Amino acid sequence: MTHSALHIENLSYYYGARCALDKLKLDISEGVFFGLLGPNGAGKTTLMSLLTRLLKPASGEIRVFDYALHKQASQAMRNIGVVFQQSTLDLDLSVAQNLAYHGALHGIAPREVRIRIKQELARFELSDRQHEHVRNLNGGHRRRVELARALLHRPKLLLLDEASAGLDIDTRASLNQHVRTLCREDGIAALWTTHLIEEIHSGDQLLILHGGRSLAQGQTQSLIAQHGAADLPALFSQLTRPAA
Ligand SMILES: Nc1ncnc2c1ncn2[C@@H]1O[C@H](COP(=O)(O)OP(=O)(O)OP(=O)(O)O)[C@@H](O)[C@H]1O
Repeated sequence: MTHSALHIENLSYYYGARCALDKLKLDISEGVFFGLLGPNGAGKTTLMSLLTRLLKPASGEIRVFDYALHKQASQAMRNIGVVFQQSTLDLDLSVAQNLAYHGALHGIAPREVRIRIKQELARFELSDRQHEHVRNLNGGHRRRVELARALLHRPKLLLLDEASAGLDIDTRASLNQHVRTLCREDGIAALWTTHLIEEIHSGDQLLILHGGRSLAQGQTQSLIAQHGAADLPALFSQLTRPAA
C-alpha cells in the first residue's frame, strides 16, 4: 500500500488583498517525483513557504504523512527535507561542517552524524570534497551538498524550490536525475518546482500553477492528450495564454 506523503486541501494565501494561492489541492504519494510548473509569480515560493511553516495559510489544510502541518508540527516537519531557491550553505565552513551543523540541529548524535555524512557524500560523489570550504565548490556541487544536507535527517518528503536555478543545462539535468533516483530507489516523495518545461518528463505527475491557481493536474502525458496539445510546451502556452 502506498502512503500519502503530502496532502493539500483548499490552500489559500494572501499578501494583503493580493491572492497568491487560490484553493490549491495537491496529493503526492511516497516514491513519486511530482513536478510543479509555473512561470514567475505563479505562487511556487509562497507554496514552499507555507509547506515549511514560514507562512501561515489563510485557509486550507496541509498534511505530511498524515500529520497536520500546523497542529502536529514537529512530527510533520521531521519528515520534510528542503532545498531552498537561494543557497543557505555557509561558504566559510567545509562541506562536512555544513552537514554536521544540520545534523546537530536535528538532534542526531555526533557519531551517527559522521556516519550519515559519509553515506550522503558518497551517494552524491562528493566524498573527496568533504574537507573543502563550500566557497571552492562550483554551483552544481554546492547544490548536491544542499541535497545531501536535506537528506541527513532521513526525511521521506523532499521539497525543492527551483533547485536547479542558475545551473548550466547539463548540471541541471544531473541534479534532476539525482532526485528522480532518490524517488525510485529510496521511496522518497519529491515536490520539484520549476519554470523550466524541459525538467518535466512525460510520465511525471504534474501541476501547472499560474496566478496562484491550478490550471491542470495529473500525469503529464495524459494532460497533453486531454487538452489535444502537441506536447508540454504547447499545453503550457495554451493554458497560460491571456484571454483574448
Ligand atoms: N512579500 C510579498 N508581498 C507582496 N506580494 C508578494 C510577496 N511575495 C510574493 N508576492 C506576490 O505573490 C505572487 C506569488 O509570488 P511567488 O514568489 O510565490 O511566485 P513564484 O512562482 O515563486 O515566482 P518566482 O518564480 O519569480 O520566484 C506574485 O504575484 C508576487 O508578486
